[in-house]
Amino acid sequence: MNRKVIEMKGLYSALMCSFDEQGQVNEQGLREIVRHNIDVSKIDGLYVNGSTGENFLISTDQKKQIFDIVKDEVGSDVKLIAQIGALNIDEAVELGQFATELGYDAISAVTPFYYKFDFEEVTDYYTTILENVDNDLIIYSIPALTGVNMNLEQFGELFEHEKVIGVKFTAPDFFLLERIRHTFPDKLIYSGFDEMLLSASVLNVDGAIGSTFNVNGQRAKQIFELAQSGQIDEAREVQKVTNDLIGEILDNGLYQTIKEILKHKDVGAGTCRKPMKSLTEDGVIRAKQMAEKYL
Ligand SMILES: CC(=O)N[C@@H]([C@@H](O)[C@H](O)[C@H](O)CO)[C@@H](O)CC(=O)C(=O)O
Repeated sequence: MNRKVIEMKGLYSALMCSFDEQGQVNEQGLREIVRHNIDVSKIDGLYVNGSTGENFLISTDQKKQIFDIVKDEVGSDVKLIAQIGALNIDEAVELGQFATELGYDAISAVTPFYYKFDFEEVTDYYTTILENVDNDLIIYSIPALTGVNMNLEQFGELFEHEKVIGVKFTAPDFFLLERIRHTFPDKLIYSGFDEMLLSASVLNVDGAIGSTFNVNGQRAKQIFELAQSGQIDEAREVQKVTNDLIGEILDNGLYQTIKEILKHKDVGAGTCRKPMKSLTEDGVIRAKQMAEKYL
């Protein structure tokens, strides 16, 4: 097995970013979120500029600024994956080169979305990135948000490229997940839905990437490790508490509530970028209650 694949296993927070009221990156706040993830959530790595980082709402310069600040804060404390996928292929390549020069351990790219691209076009997108960026790549598959559903054979075609080392699999399709695991034992598979972490861990994924790990990383790690050592009853208990928390977070507003919980922990998580709305006063109170009850 590729050395990189072995080194990159583990739990990654899909990193939140702190923005001020004007929508600018709040550098101090971002550094605090990074430190909280490493020092308190105890995660193994960070997935930077993914959905949770509000990547699709910010400019190319802001994406670079975030890659820069995060690498500077992390050094080599944990692994770093740079999500560089974009509808503008030139931007994807530019960001991939930028993050690679900064020393990111791997890049990841969401499947191209909005226009209904066929698989030939999806393949061409990844090939262009791979030909122009000197780094390993993790496919980011999230069909519910992109509309791109790939089957086992199509994953296999993408995996044929040596630099495609794995996939971030964010779908509730456990049949396909099991088939991918079984067929490609040497590729990295990260589970993407935090509420399904135990089920994915039982299928022997190599790790997970999640938004709620920014605040609930220790429990996520417990679930993953308990499942790996076959302690399923114990893991189920931790997943139950985790899902109580995730259910409340989803009801209240996903990213806004995670930020509010972080703020309750004295982390300068800031606000979300427009058009995401802010929490109501009631929502803020509920987030505080979650922090006190669960964390
Ligand atoms: C759409 C989304 O936010 N998905 C999350 C999950 O962690 C998700 O928030 C969580 O399971 C709650 O449903 C991750 O898969 C996303 C992620 O890793 C990313 O930020 O790119």
